Amino acid sequence: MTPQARIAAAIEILDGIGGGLPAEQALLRWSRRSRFAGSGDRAAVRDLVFDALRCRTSYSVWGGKRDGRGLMLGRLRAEAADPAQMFTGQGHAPAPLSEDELAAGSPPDPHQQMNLPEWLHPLWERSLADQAGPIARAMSSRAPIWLRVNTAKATREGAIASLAENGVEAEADPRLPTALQVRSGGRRINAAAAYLEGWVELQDLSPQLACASLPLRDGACVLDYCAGGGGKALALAARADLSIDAHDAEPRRMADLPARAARAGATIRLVEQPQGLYDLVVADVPCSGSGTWRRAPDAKWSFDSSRLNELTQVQDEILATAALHVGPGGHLAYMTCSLLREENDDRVAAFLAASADFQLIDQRRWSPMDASDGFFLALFRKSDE
Ligand SMILES: C[S@@+](CC[C@H](N)C(=O)[O-])C[C@H]1O[C@@H](n2cnc3c(N)ncnc32)[C@H](O)[C@@H]1O
Repeated sequence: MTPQARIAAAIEILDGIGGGLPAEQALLRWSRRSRFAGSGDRAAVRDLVFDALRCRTSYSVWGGKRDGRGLMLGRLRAEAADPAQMFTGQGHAPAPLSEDELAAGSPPDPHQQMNLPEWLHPLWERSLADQAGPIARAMSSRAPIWLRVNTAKATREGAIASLAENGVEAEADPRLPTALQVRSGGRRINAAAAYLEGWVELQDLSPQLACASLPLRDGACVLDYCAGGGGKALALAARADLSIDAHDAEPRRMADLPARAARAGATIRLVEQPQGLYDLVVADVPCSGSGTWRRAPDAKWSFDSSRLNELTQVQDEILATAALHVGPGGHLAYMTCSLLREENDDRVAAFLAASADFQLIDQRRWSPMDASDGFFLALFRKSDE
């Protein structure tokens, strides 16, 4: 496909999303009826669509309207490219720009460059204060890919060399001995020997830093209370010789965990109803995902305040229930991939107000300014009696 045809495809897909289709579904529908498109074309069209969703406000201001044409026009203007070269009407290119389109559009102001839904601005600013603008702008670009070296199976140098043999260039990061940032070849990771052999796992730097900071000793009993695909349980399993139980209110979400654990050489037991007490309980709760919206940008636009209220209630309930499984002197780790105070500090305060036997011993937040995705950890210790 020509660059012009890719833009025309992105316009069509963005109009589908604007009409209410989830982004992945709109991409899939286009893919199915575009057999002519090669893998490079599909990847390029996907990048255009995701980029436009991340920057929806600023591109629509540049382009003068919010539909697919406006967004693609805005993207070209934002990059100081000449839109007339793309909107040619020739072959599969989008139709030439109208007089109105040529006249409309202006540079976005700093508020618009944050690319957030309007209702969310006050919450974002309350949460991030003077970092609100820089973090929002940093999250308007594509997220980097991070890998976690499974030190139970490989060294960092061994993993880097093996990935390189399969065309994945990854670089060690000084902030954490397990963290590798992928510089090129990201689309080859799933077929790379280092991945298939369980030497590396896909995991963003911020949750890696959170998991690395948790108190663990050999022989400890750990419960991953909201295990899902098991990212946190696997990161902990690589750190010490642990007895790990994984639980999820929707057990089907743990379907991939046995295969991932086998690949990593870890033993993780799936439990429907956790029994007894643990040294560490991890509650990686459902959240807005606001710290990861650059990876799933349509979630940013479909999120609303009623969903936020639902989530904060669920978060309080999970914290209260997960706390029942913490033994005397044990720890409870509350995690979200959100940057919103409503889901982080406010939930910590609510939990502490209702739980006299727990003390907050650590609280951290990561963002693209100091790590990668937005991520939050609060670590509580239960009293000894
Ligand atoms: C953020 S995801 C977990 C991601 C996972 N820990 C990982 O690292 O891949 C949150 C999980 O919490 C689960 N969940 C929702 N409500 C729950 C509840 N009341 N009790 C336990 N798990 C719950 C969801 O099914 C979902 O899998």
